[in-house]
Amino acid sequence: MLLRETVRQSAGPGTLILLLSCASAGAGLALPAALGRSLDLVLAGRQSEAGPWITLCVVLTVLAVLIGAYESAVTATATARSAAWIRRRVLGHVLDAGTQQACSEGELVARLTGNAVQAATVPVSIAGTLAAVVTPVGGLVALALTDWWTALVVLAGMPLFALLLKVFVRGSGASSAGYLHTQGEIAGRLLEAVRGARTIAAAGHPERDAERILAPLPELSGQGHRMWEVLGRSTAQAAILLPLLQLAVLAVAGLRVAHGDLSVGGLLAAWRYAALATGTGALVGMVNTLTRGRTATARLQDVLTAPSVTYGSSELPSAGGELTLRGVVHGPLRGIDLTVPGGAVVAVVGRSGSGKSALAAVAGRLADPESGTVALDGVPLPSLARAELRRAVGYAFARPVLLGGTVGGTIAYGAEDPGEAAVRAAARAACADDFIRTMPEGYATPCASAPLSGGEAQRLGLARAFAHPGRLLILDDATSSLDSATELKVSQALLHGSGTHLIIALRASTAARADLVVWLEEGRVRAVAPHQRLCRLAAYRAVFGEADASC
Ligand SMILES: Nc1ncnc2c1ncn2[C@@H]1O[C@H](COP(=O)(O)OP(=O)(O)OP(=O)(O)O)[C@@H](O)[C@H]1O
Repeated sequence: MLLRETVRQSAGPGTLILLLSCASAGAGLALPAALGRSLDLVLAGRQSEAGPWITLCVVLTVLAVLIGAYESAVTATATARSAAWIRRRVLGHVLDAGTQQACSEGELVARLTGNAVQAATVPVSIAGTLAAVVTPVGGLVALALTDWWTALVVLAGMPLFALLLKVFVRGSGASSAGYLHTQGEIAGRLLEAVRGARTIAAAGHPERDAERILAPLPELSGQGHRMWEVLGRSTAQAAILLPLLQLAVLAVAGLRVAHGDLSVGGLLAAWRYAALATGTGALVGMVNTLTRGRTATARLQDVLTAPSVTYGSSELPSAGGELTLRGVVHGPLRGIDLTVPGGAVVAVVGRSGSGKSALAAVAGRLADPESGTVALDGVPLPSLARAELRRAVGYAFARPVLLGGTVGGTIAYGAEDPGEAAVRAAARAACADDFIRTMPEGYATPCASAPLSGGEAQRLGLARAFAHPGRLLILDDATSSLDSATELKVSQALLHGSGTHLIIALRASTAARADLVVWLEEGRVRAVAPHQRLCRLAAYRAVFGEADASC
């Protein structure tokens, strides 16, 4: 459980905060007694004896201020560290889970940013809540020691206060959960809109999209108002109940003074202790923070429910590249049996939606099939060690994401750094070297200042795959944005490369250059044969459309 882990990892600072809060509460509790004693001595004309007590009052006040300041610093540091720890923990899981996440990307961003900060307050607010109980309880005990009749008055009002607190916790929990949920929904819509900015601009109605993104805003506002209502109502109720209790204590203490059972200093102390015993504002504040922190933690816990990918420790035999799929069912794939011979260039073709990308994903373990097995050189992919798997299988995609900081870093991005010479050779093979060298800083150009065309980005993605040669290279529609001449050059470089190539092909020309073609239809393998042989079939030619003349 994330809640328990968070509290455990912050146990040190939490304990320190608890001790500091208790010390501060102790100083606050000692002050009324010292004040009462000073007053009694002054009223009795024993000024010299009153001196040390007055000094004690000053020391206690200064101590409480210093401890409070130190506690604030420790609290801020502990919360920041806790937030960093939570983010690392949840982000680690998100990256381990890969493509199967528990919520949308926008929700993930909202949870890892705002929710993580709120969840990070849990350890310090637990310490704070415990400490916030110390002052009222201590005040009550001190009140009983000063005059137990006055303590009885406070005790009589406590059940009502406990009821107020219970109602507050329930209301605050429900409204903050609703608030965070709606906030996540808006974040999701916003992220989607940022990604689709070009489509929105082309559609020409940004106002309508702004309205759509902000549509949950009234709901968010409603939840926010409900949160403030709950807090306001509880504060107002406490503001009526608690001063009434203090007044009642003062009245009883006054009667006790009149009967000679309590000194004037005792009355002053009883009044101050009644204020401390009923001073539960800090407690309500802490309970509020704790409730919101727990709600945020529950949302992060949800993220952790996405199953993370586990790896074995097996290694591959020394050579090969044979890929086998047996009875693979995954999304659109409905029982794929396929053997891709080691060293072969195999094109996967099929109509849109036939399951080509799904096949590419399970072939290199970007996803685990719902059933069936995928093995490389006879070793099931899940039993391979992570490093072994990623060394053996390379990928290039239709829309590569440029990670790695610079253009050169993007090509080098992978489990192992291939070195500068290999990066440049890979860029040449992917027909990327020429346009990279025209950039202001060449290979050192930051990706953020290198606006790339779709084809240029694809060539960087291909170069990245070439720079990390393994025994299986999977190209998922990775050349679709290249012009035919560039695609031909890249294909020739591919043919000269070693290992098995699984190429999702949309063009007949790509299929024609492959040793074998796997023809998918509605999630099943319809045929496995060389392109020229399949070209005799009208249904196969129809996959590429009449205009494609490579058949
Ligand atoms: N794991 C999955 N679970 C459920 N559905 C899936 C899964 N993976 C893909 N699909 C769905 O299966 C269909 C085919 O997906 P896929 O991307 O594999 O087709 P494709 O042949 O590559 O299509 P295209 O050529 O248009 O890219 C799509 O509707 C997709 O949403």
